[in-house]
Amino acid sequence: MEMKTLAQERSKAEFDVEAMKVVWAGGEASLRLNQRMAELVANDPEFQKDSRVMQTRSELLKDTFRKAAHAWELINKLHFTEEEARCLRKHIDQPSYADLHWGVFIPAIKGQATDAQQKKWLPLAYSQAIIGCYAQTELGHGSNVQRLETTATFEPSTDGFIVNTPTIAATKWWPGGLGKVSTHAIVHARLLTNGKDYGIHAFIVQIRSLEDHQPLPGITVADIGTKFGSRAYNSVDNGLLRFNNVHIPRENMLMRLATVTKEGKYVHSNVPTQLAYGAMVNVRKSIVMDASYSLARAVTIAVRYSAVRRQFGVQDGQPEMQSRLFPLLATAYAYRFLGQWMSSLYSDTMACFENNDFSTLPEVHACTAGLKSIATSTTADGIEECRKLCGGHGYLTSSGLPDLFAVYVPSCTYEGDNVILLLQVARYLMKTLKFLGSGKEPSGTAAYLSNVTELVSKNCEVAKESDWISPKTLRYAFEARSARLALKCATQIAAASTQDEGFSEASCELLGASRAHCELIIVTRFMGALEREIPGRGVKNQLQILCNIYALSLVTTRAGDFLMTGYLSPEQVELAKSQLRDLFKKVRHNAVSLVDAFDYTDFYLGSSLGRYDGNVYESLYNEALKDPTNASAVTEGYTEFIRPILKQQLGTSMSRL
Ligand SMILES: CCCCCCCCCCCCCCCC(=O)SCCNC(=O)CCNC(=O)[C@H](O)C(C)(C)COP(=O)(O)OP(=O)(O)OC[C@H]1O[C@@H](n2cnc3c(N)ncnc32)[C@H](O)[C@@H]1OP(=O)(O)O
Repeated sequence: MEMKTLAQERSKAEFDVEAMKVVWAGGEASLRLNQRMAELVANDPEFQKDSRVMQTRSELLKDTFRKAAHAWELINKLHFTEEEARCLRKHIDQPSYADLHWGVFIPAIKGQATDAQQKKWLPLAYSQAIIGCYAQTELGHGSNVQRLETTATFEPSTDGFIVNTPTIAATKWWPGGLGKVSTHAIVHARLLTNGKDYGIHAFIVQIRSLEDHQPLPGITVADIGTKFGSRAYNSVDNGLLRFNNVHIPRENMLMRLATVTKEGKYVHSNVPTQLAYGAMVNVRKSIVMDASYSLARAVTIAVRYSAVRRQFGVQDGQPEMQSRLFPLLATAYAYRFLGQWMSSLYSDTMACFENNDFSTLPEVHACTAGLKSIATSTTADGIEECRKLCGGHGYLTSSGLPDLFAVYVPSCTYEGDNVILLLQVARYLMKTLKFLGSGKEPSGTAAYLSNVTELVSKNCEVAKESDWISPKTLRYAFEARSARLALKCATQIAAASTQDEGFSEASCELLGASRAHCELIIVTRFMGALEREIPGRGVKNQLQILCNIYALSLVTTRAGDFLMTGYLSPEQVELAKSQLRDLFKKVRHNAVSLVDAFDYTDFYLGSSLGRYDGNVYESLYNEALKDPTNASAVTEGYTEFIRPILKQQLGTSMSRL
């Protein structure tokens, strides 16, 4: 029954699913690569995931190390490119130290080491003759990088630095890959030379022996313990690290931004100091690029299950698909296009850096910080919403949703707490407004602010429902909301006694303005992606529907912003709502095919509810029976703890109370 339902839903699709798969994957080659890796992982017994359910933390870690080693063997044997290797790791679907080695350690060396240093360290890192992590965060300071306490004091007599952990709060805490695996760490420490503190700089420190993996003298290193969820990020060895006056050679300071000479003189290079934060820009970019995958995974499960469940019986032959799903489906698509754009923005910026042009750094920082914040918060909430949309069954591990949530949710706090990051966007917006008219015109994603005078004075002209589905109308509405909120904050800050005080007092409003700015970017990137030719029957049309759903669901959920800034009237919000209802009707019978286009295999999804064939109930039933507690009909502990109660043989009985 259930299986027939999904097939029926698929037959209603008004677009070419295969062509949509290509769009989602970002091209034919990416699609094939994904499919190749998905198949390779699913067919390799070494990558099976079933046993994870009952593993202890130590077993899970060992299982992860085994998989990472097996993956590395394959990567070498099959001569995989970096892209192929990254895709393979994604499909293994078990976070590991390798993500940090390849995703953070190596990019940080590339971004912050001089050419000579890169020549030394990169071959070692690429061959995994050393394994590295990024040790920035401390027990007492994560968000405030400038307040980190670890010190690196230059010692001219040994031509090196003495790295030290002065307090308990200065213990490095959280770095993934540090606890059990890394041999080297990029350590962020205060550079002290000639009695002066030059602030936070990066150093490569060897922490474990390359012979027997023992911590080197003066190093204390360990895992920080079990984290949220039963598996999730517990497969990563997040660690703690302390230094007791550890000596490192002077050349181990990453010297692209600044050097210390043999004599202990501190010399700035010609690159901006903000580039010290470059590794974070890179990781945030990757996080934005990945958000759509996790949301799409949850949405696939919820849509397929909604299509097969028949709780209240069939109504008009329609599945019980709740409208709440459609904005989430649209958001997954929106984030995919956002990710594709983010990737090209980042590549363009890197190309500029190669030519010593750092002018785009502030914008790329604001974009990566703000979009990381919005995309991860929305995705984490979206996964939880999908769980609820699956009713009680979503709470079962076999639904795949609890684990997906547990592994995703730390992204709201790692790589920059989401609130702190939005405040960085706010700084950028306030600065942009401040310099308006000074000849420094805003560009890129902030270009609309040069039109602020009109945006704050001209109200929306929507008069009927269908007026809402014009890209121009939608774009202008989001620009007006963002510009009005930002200007209000700027006015509030200008009235305060000091700028810092004003900024702090307006923090709540600033968060709203930053959110509005980021959502404008997402809406316009989605629209921008649809300006080109998109091949495939009905594909563009479906994407246009999704784009309108994404934008209009934001107009209605953020109606407060639009109404309070005076841009929209309550009637116009009502028109948006009814237009949205029409769009939901259009997407409903395409929803199953739209999630099929994400092209997730059953192996990767790992969900009884999200199975491609819709055989949900049998799968849930079989998964329950596989649980080790069901190995025998009479449970362990019966004789000691249950039988004595039933037989009235326990020392205390109700009659004696
Ligand atoms: C298949 C698998 C693939 C996997 C592939 C990916 C890996 C997937 C695994 C991920 C796993 C997670 C990995 C987690 C790893 C951690 O969690 S690492 C630790 C993360 N920690 C953080 O993010 C710390 C957050 N804090 C900060 O970034 C800074 O402290 C703050 C909040 C920006 C404040 O900085 P500040 O210097 O004290 O103050 P502020 O005046 O705001 O900034 C100074 C200037 O720098 C600028 N600035 C600040 N930040 C930046 C920046 N990043 N860039 C450029 N400029 C910046 C500001 O705009 C400002 O500029 P001006 O206005 O002066 O021109």
